[in-house]
Amino acid sequence: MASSLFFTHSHCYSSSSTSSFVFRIHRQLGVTPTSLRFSSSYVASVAAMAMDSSAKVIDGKAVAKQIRDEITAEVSRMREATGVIPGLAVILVGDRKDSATYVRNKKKACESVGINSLEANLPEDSTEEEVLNYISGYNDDPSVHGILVQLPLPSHMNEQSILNAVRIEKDVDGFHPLNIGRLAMRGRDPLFVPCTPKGCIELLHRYNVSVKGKRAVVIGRSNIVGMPAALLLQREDATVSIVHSRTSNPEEITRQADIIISAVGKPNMVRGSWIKPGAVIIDVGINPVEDPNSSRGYKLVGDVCYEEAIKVASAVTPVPGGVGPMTIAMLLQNTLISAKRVHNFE
Ligand SMILES: Nc1nc(=O)c2c([nH]1)NC[C@@H]1CN(c3ccc(C(=O)N[C@@H](CCC(=O)O)C(=O)O)cc3)C=[N+]21
Repeated sequence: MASSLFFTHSHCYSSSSTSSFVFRIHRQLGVTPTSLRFSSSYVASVAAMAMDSSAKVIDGKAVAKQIRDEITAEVSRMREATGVIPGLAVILVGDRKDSATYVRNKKKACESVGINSLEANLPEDSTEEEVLNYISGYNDDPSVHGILVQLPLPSHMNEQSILNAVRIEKDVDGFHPLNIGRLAMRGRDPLFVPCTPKGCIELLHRYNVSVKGKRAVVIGRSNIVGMPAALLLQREDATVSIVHSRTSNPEEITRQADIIISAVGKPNMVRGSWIKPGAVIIDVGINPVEDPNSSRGYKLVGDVCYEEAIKVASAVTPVPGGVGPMTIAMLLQNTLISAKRVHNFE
């Protein structure tokens, strides 16, 4: 296998991987690229076509939509039977632009499935005590079934004491140490599984990727993605290695994996040469990189060099449109699970 080929012909650092992927598909379909318009829905529909013909693109956006539809039906079934509407409270501290966007998207997603959303916007210079007050208010509010404290918090706050304050029965992020601890223990079950890792596994399931007995490599060991993703894969009977910033020869270890979950936050770090032919790749990274051709001045890329990966792997999640939408779908699912559990509704 001529791995050097992938370096020589890499476009990872120059052009939009999604657009040139679209060009490639259009060549296969015999359509002239000059007629293309790159609206996001357009790219998504072409990606869906590619899924049928080559089974290479794992379409997280489409799967998330399907899951939202399932949740919508369940929410209305529950409301009709019990009168209860699931509720999610989101606490946002400070005015980071990216956080504000994520919170807005979560709110929209709630509306789209009929979940009530409450929002607390606190100023950047709030005290930890003020945040804790909001948490205890939501802890005691029976109309709230899930509480999410948007991360990262301002640096003067102690993330640990704030996350510990969320009642585990409402910890829809799954970040409470008791939930993580139970996730790590055989024979125990957490009340909630963290949304992003749960979304990764859900994608594997919905694309019929078998995990049992497979070699999986998780790149990154964060509390919110890498570590719980590794625990989940292990619960699914994979043999798991975690590659991190101090790993010597990460490339060699990653190349042994049948399944790769990358959650590092470094654009295009995982190159074609890191990937075993036929591997399945779940790319959690959402990294802004400069892009003069985009109206906002940047574009989003994953941790994985998509153009190289798509040639070697059997399936890859794109960025955007891969894990991101699944994270939000799993948050809605956790909120529904929580409401069903307190009200004993099956
Ligand atoms: N307590 C907490 N829980 C979280 O779950 C949490 C958090 N804090 N802090 C920030 C991260 C990030 N996150 C994302 C969710 C969806 C997309 C998403 O839908 N992305 C779209 C693209 C969005 C765009 O185009 O800007 C996609 O990948 O297709 C991205 C990122 C949740 N997070």
